[in-house]
Amino acid sequence: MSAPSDAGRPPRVLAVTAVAAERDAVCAAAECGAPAVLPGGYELCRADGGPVALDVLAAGVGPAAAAAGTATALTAAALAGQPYDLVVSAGIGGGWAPRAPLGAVVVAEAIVAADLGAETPDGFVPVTDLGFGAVLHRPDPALVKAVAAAAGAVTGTVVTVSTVTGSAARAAELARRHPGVLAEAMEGFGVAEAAAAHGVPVLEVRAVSNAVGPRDRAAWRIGAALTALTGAFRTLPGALVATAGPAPDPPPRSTSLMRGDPHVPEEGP
Ligand SMILES: O=C(O)c1cccc(C(=O)CC[C@H]2O[C@@H](n3cnc4c(=O)[nH]cnc43)[C@H](O)[C@@H]2O)c1
Repeated sequence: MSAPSDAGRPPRVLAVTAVAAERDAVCAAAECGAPAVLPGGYELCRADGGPVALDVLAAGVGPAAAAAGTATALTAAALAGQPYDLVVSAGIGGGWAPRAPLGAVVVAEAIVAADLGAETPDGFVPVTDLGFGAVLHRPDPALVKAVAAAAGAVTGTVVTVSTVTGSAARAAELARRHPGVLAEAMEGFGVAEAAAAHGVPVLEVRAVSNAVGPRDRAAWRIGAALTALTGAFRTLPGALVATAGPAPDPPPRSTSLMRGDPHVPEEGP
């Protein structure tokens, strides 16, 4: 994340969660005031008293709801002349043990749409191999490193799925297709697509509530994961302020490496 172009003001950060419990866990790290209501009825919790001005939105479960909510908040901010400097997809997620055990915090090096494509007799084909769309966003590595170091988090690929993995076979298949995958959730890619459309940098921060694999809801440790999420967001402002550099020229909208570029390398360490 570069320094805001109107120097002197705190960076504006939008955190997007799926559900209210995740939003409240993020807000617990800051001092959120009364929510603002955006077009569409989205409620935006605001904490603008610290070194970072943090807005938090619970946009709903899944990549489509996440993209719709994120795009609404980004558009409203731009129209108000107060654009965001960073968007963070935040929440709980499934983790691949042993690298991402219960309670661990994961910061995404790669945000990958793992089930956006076509099933063929030869297996799954990503939508980019069909000649359109995007399946990968890579957050700024320096920012990932700084935020992860501050939070005591591990870094690696986080996949976005529309169907929660519920079997060992599916978990193994995703790990085969995405070497180095650490976590699975349902919103990161939708948030990243909206952020990219607005030319705003993106991060994904997940606290592990359950192991990816055979469905066992009783084994989910949601409370511990939400506490870990709060802890990660307590350290976020310091990491962001330390990494903010001079504002670059705004990127042209059409130069995203991700959009339909067949030469985008596979994600992975
Ligand atoms: O029941 C509750 O109290 C509760 C509190 C906070 C969050 C939840 C959710 O169910 C959040 C759903 C959200 O979590 C992500 N998630 C978590 N584990 C996985 C997974 O193994 N695979 C995919 N997604 C996962 C996901 O992003 C959902 O939107 C409940």
